Amino acid sequence: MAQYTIVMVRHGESEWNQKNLFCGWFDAKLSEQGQQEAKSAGVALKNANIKFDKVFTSVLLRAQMTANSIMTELGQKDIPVEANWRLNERHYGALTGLNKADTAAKYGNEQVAIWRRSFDVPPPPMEKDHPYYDNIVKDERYAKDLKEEEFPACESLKLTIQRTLPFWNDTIVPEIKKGSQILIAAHGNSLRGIVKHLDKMSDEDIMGLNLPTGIPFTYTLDADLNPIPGGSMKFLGDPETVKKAMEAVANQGKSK
Ligand SMILES: O=C(O)[C@H](O)COP(=O)(O)O
Repeated sequence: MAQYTIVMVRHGESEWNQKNLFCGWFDAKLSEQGQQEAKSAGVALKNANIKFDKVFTSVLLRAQMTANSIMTELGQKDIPVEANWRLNERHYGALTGLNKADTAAKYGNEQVAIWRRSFDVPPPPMEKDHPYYDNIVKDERYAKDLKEEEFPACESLKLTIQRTLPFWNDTIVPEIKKGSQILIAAHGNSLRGIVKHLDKMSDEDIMGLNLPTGIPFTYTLDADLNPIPGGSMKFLGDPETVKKAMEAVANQGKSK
C-alpha cells in the first residue's frame, strides 16, 4: 500500500507580520526573525533526515525566501523549485496594509475574526485606487498567468481554495504519485486550504486553525492521498512551542 509523506511549511515571519499588517498579495520580505525561523526549519528537517526532490512555492518572496533557506540548510540548492500564484496567500483586499489590531479596534474582534478565519466571507474588495493596487496588479511576475481583470480583488478561504486546489490536483499530486519527496513552502491560508481538503475539515472546524510561521509539518498519505491514521499535521517542533505560536497568530487579529 503506497504511502507518501509530504512536508508543508508556512513562510517565516514577514516584515508585515512583524508590524501586524494584513499582507495577502503584497510582497513583503522575511523579517530578521523570519529568516532565522526559515533557517531553523531547515535544521529541523536536516535533523529529521528529510531530503526533497522538488519544492513548490508561491510567487511571493516570503515563501520563496523560506524555501531557499531550507534548501540551503539541506545542501539541496539545486533541486527544482516551482513557483505559482495559486499557492499565494489569500488576497486580503481592502484590508491590505492595515494594522490587524487597529482594524479590530475599529470594526470589532468578531468582524476581524470572520474576515481572517471564516470559510466563505471575503474581506472588502481592493479597489483600483487602493495604495497597493498597482503594486500588485502591475507586478510582471503575474503577466503570463493573469490579466488585470483576472486578479482577485479579495478572497475568502473558499475562493482561495478554489484557485489553490487545481494546482494541488493537477501539478502537486502527480509529483507525489511519482514518488517525489516534496516540500510546499507557502502561506497560512493557502496551506489551510490544502489541510482542509486533506483532512476533509468542516467549514466550521477550519475557523479554528492558525498555522505558525516557519515550523514545518508533515502529512503521511495513503495511495488515495488520504491521511493515514495519525498521519495528519505532525509539526517538527516542540508541541508547546507550536501551541503558543498558533495562539499568537490567532491573537494578531484582536484589539489591544
Ligand atoms: O497575509 C497576511 O496578513 C498573513 O500572512 C496571514 O494573515 P492572517 O493570519 O491574518 O490570515
